[in-house]
Amino acid sequence: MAVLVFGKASWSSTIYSIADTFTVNTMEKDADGFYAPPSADAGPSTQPPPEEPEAPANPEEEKTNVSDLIKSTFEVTVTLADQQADPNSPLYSAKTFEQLGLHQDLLKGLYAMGFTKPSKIQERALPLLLSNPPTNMIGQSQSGTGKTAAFVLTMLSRVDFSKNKPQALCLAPSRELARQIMSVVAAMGKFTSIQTEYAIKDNLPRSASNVTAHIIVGTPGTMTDLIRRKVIDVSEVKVFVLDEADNMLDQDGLGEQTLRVKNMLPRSPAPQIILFSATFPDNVRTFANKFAPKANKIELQREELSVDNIRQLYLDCKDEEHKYDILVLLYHVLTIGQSIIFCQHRHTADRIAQRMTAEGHKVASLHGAKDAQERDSIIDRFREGKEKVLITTNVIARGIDIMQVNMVVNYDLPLIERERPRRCTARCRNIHSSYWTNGTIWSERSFHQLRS
Ligand SMILES: Nc1ncnc2c1ncn2[C@@H]1O[C@H](COP(=O)(O)OP(=O)(O)OP(=O)(O)O)[C@@H](O)[C@H]1O
Repeated sequence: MAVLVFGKASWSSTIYSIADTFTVNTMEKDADGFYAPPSADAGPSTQPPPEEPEAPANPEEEKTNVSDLIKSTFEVTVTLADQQADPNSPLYSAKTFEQLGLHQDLLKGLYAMGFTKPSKIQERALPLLLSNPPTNMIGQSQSGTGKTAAFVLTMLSRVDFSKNKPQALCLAPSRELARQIMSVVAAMGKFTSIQTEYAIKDNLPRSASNVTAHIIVGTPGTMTDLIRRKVIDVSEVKVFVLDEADNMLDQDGLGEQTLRVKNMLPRSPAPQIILFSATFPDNVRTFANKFAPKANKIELQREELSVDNIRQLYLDCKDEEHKYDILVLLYHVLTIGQSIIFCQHRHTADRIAQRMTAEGHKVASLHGAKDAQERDSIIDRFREGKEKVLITTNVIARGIDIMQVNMVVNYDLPLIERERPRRCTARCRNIHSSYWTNGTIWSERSFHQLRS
């Protein structure tokens, strides 16, 4: 078994000294900007855990000094579905929010959020997203580059505030991400009369009959249910957004439910479909092209992880018990602000939480078997810093953005390789202190996965 730790140089010596106690293997950077083990032989595989894993979730990064926005040096590639390919057209790119012709109230919201100019992806995406007639969009750029802000601004811009009917729907893979997106809608729309509603489990009473909110953010199962029961009238829906779109369209995951929602939306005029994700694997890309036909395609080239700040290490573990001991040892020897420990299975998350709590650590576990209110309260308490350690499964592996997290431990490696770096980087991008740690703990089976 192996334990992998990522850490900022300032404390990496600490990790190395922990490592001296066990067996530490430093790693070299691989083609994707991650550290990979130096030697080819990693030993025999261990058996995968026996129970079903939680839903899969997903990588990347670098950060600016002021905002959490990831600084991009690469160019944006745009494949245009129409005549907007002309660089002389005002639709080509927008260097300022004013150039986009946004309503004053939205500009006020943006400024209040501290946004002074569009990010790289926003520069090219927003003119296309806001142009008329509306055109579908398939956008890909790494985590933290401003995709959420781009689609939220589009939803807000397209709402007719004189109509109290749903006009924009947004789907996300988890209630936690839906709530996070809604917080952006609320902040950006603060100076407008926007009304919003969630389509997440247990949010609306069963007796609710007619949602009049303009923007509805939710998860696909609940959204389907509410539309079917006509609680949500979709006749005026003009924008349909999928965040973490690869996850939302994956046929082995949420794809079927997402398609159900789309099939209930008006055919004519069809809503503008906006798909954003940090990754689009080939199998999903084909479906995405069908799902959002004739879309403008926009891609911010993938950059390497900000390896200057991240040291990745792993520690060999003899067995599960040893792995747990090392985990606990990390908390004894490191000063950690907040951290997230990712496990593949709910029972592992609960078991570690129980053990760590019994040993005096302040931890909480969050996974899909908890009820809705409990999940909300756990993530809220963690965001507020009331809990220091969140032990979780893939339910929050995507898109969740928590400022104070400075260590991510992958206790088990995600089954889907592309998910691993997302876990490590998306969550840690907001660290403003000089102390930045990511940690991963996994088995030798995972070690082989990491190297491949
Ligand atoms: N134009 C901007 N100026 C300053 N900050 C921005 C701008 N756009 C977005 N941000 C901030 O940058 C951070 C990342 O933005 P956002 O969450 O939209 O990225 P993302 O690409 O959607 O990430 P993920 O893929 O993880 O969801 C957020 O804290 C957001 O408030």
